[in-house]
Amino acid sequence: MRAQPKASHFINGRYVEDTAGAAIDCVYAASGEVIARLHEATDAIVEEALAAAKAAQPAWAALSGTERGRVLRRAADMIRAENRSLSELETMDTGKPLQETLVADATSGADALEYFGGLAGSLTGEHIPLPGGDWAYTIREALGVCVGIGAWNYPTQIACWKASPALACGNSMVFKPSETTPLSALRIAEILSEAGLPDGVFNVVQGRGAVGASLITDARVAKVSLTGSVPTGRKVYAAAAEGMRHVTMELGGKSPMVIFADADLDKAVSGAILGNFYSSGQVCSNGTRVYVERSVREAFVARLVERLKAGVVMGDPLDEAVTFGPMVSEAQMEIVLGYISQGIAEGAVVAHGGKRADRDGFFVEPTVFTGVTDDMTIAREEIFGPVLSVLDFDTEEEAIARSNDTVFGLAAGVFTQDFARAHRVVKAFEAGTCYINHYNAAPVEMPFGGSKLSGVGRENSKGAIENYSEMKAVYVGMGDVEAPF
Ligand SMILES: NC(=O)c1ccc[n+]([C@@H]2O[C@H](COP(=O)([O-])OP(=O)(O)OC[C@H]3O[C@@H](n4cnc5c(N)ncnc54)[C@H](O)[C@@H]3O)[C@@H](O)[C@H]2O)c1
Ligand SMILES: O=CCc1c[nH]cn1
Repeated sequence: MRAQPKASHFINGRYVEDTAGAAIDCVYAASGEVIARLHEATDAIVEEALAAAKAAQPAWAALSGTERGRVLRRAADMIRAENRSLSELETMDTGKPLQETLVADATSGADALEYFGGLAGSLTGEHIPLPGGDWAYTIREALGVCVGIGAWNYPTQIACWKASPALACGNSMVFKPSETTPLSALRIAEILSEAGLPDGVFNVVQGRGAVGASLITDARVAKVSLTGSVPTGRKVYAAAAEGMRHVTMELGGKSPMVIFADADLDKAVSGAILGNFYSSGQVCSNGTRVYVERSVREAFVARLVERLKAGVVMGDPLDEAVTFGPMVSEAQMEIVLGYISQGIAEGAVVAHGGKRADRDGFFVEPTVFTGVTDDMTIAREEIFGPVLSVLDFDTEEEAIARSNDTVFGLAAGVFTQDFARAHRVVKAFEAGTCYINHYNAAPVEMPFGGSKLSGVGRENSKGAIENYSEMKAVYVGMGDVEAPF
């Protein structure tokens, strides 16, 4: 199988190569086969991308919002028309089942382009009346050159979630995908270009952390948006702060899901599956600490295990009958297996799965632990794999306090038929993205992001516009100018 792109980088409206950059092998996670070889951006490539973005941005910002939005909406239509081939590419890039990528990746990217394309024409400042006939107005201005840096779990979605609000506001972008999944962002750049995006407005460069670091500190860069882990977020935020750059940080989590005894148990099991095993558990907002009210814990675990036994079909993720794919890489598989061993060593009980699957590729069985306590490593650290921990609780106050006892604050969910309780519980959650009787949906209309160590700023929704533009305020004096002397 081959998925070799035309070249490693996309700059100024065309593919660009520089083989002097270190090799990046793209590995199909279901087989271990190398399907493409790309090269890290050299200093010359980074310079070319930043220069292109800097040169292209003023003319792009000078278009009307309606004109910018038209390009984004055309790109959204093209992505939808090409959904199957983009989904196959995403599956090859990540190992996620085609059944999943067909509905959740390119389509989510298209949603973002369509939504922010639609908003672009409505972005304005405001008129502010002041005493004595004076007045003020505000001008919403683009920030300039933005840098986007992506994680490997949703490469297409991440590229589009960052590009769409940035470009709608009149910014340009240099995007660096994760070195583990370098392929899909290139095709998104090409589609944007074919949709009429002026050359240089959206550029893609490949590379590992050092390339990302070199982008952030460049004087031409006004904003950095990272999707990644908390340790990387700390470094990127600190580097951006040196130049007082704007940031959006979409980082990791260890989110709770609270299931009360009165919940519809089948819905709660579905929520737990969506919140732990979709994308083989490689979703930032996963609700991996599943607090179940003691009286229904056994019934919940029994139904969950039954659903996993009946529904998990492992195999080649390009086969649409497959529902469960491999970890993105051998390294990630080893990290997840390490956490499973640690869970067992610390006394948790494997109710389902618990080991590497007996097949080629980087597959880990969907794993359910019971008997988990809050102090265990598997209940405290982000695993980023298909490992669900069941914890018992007795009271609402206890469930809330234990849910919040974490440094993370990305997401949280509650399952109950008592809506007064549901709203009370989400009000008390220390998390940026909350769910009632659902889990992990991420529609573009809803803000997405974390509090505490899980991040800064929000993606999606009208709110993202605030993260990609700034207000210039203008005071207009209409009468005498009174001065003290
Ligand atoms: N909150 C969200 O929306 C969200 C979404 C997806 C993934 N994530 C998080 O991402 C993590 C998994 O992804 P990952 O392993 O790719 O994360 P990572 O932090 O290892 O890497 C993320 C990106 O940062 C780059 N990078 C690494 N060091 C850098 C540096 N010093 N300067 C600039 N860039 C640097 C990497 O090359 C990569 O492109 C998990 O923690 C997950 O929760 C968060
Ligand atoms: O990985 C995090 C982003 C996300 C959550 N649900 C869908 N995408």
